[in-house]
Amino acid sequence: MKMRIVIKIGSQILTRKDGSLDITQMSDIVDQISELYKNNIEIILVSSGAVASGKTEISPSIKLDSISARQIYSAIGQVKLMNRYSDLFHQQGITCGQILTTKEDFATRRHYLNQRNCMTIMLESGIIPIVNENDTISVNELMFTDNDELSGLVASMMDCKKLILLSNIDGIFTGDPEKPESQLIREIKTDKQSIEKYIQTSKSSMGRGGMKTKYNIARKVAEEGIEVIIANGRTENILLKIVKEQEVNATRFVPSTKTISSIKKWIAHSEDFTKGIIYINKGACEALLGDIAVSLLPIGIVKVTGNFEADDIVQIKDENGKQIGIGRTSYSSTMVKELIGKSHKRPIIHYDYLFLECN
Ligand SMILES: Nc1ncnc2c1ncn2[C@@H]1O[C@H](COP(=O)(O)OP(=O)(O)O)[C@@H](O)[C@H]1O
Ligand SMILES: N[C@@H](CCC(=O)OP(=O)(O)O)C(=O)O
Repeated sequence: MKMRIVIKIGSQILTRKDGSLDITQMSDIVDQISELYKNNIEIILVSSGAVASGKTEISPSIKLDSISARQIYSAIGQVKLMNRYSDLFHQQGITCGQILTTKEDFATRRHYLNQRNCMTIMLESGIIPIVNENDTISVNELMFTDNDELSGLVASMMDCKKLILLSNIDGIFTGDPEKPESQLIREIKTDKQSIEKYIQTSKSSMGRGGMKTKYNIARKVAEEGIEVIIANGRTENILLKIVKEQEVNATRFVPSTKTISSIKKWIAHSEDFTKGIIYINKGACEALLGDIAVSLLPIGIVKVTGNFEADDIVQIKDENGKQIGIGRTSYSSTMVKELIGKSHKRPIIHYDYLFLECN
């Protein structure tokens, strides 16, 4: 089986200081990806840069609010970005194709599988999918935090081996990267270390989510068994060095060795689409978080909030409000309320559709 990886490139790497596309840099990244492709590695590219490159193209005659500006810049910039990718890959004899997506397309299982099918068929046909958020229609609460979040969802959905996040910095530092005493953290074991305290709210001039989203998504994806590497896109031959496992300045998240089914992966990333909350008692928490795989039964439920239907995604919390997991419910909220505390009933959430925080 071919190795499959997702490479995410931030706006900062693709654009110059004035916001125009940095063609030399793009060409260098495309050359590296082409070499990996010719070595039988399947690549999905998640590329930012649409808004930044659209900004340099026009100066609107009317004053635009920030949403309209993002919509119009991305509409123009995405074309420029894809034209450039298409030309550069064409010079290498490789075809690439565009996939524009929104957060909502990850909300229903049907859309999720449609996207997965599209990317699978492109890879099987030797086409490199280039993914970006559809910034023209995704606004406010419907937006991804940034393309780091999107790339994590894609890596998880496509069962990738690695996720490489290329930014303008070598990785995560033990403090403000500008300060000389801050050191690069080379390896993070997500089950043993929390390094949240080191992350500043600062981000690069064109970046959207900053290091915080990179860290959050990298952690989650590594816990699903995918290796994540945060590295500097301007380091010479960075992609080739990472894939050949050569020594580079980067932060590597050690992947968990546990395996998680495809449906559980989807549920794990569905937190923003939950329709209600099921509160459970202490005994049920202990049973769910114990060593044996168990489903959530009505007897352990103490309270239900929200209105949901069968098959909707819901949060599971303990009586103090601490989140225990996420799952796909087999019953509507009305039915669950009727079943609260009852014994000898069928599971409300079957184990196969239950993602627990410790999974
Ligand atoms: N502890 C940290 N280590 C490294 N970078 C950090 C840290 N805390 C905050 N940052 C900031 O995160 C930025 C990278 O995130 P971002 O601007 O979103 O990049 P991109 O556009 O590549 O997605 C860095 O340029 C840096 O300013
Ligand atoms: N979808 C946006 C990218 C937003 C984003 O996440 O940017 P970045 O933090 O630079 O990866 C665009 O193409 O401009």
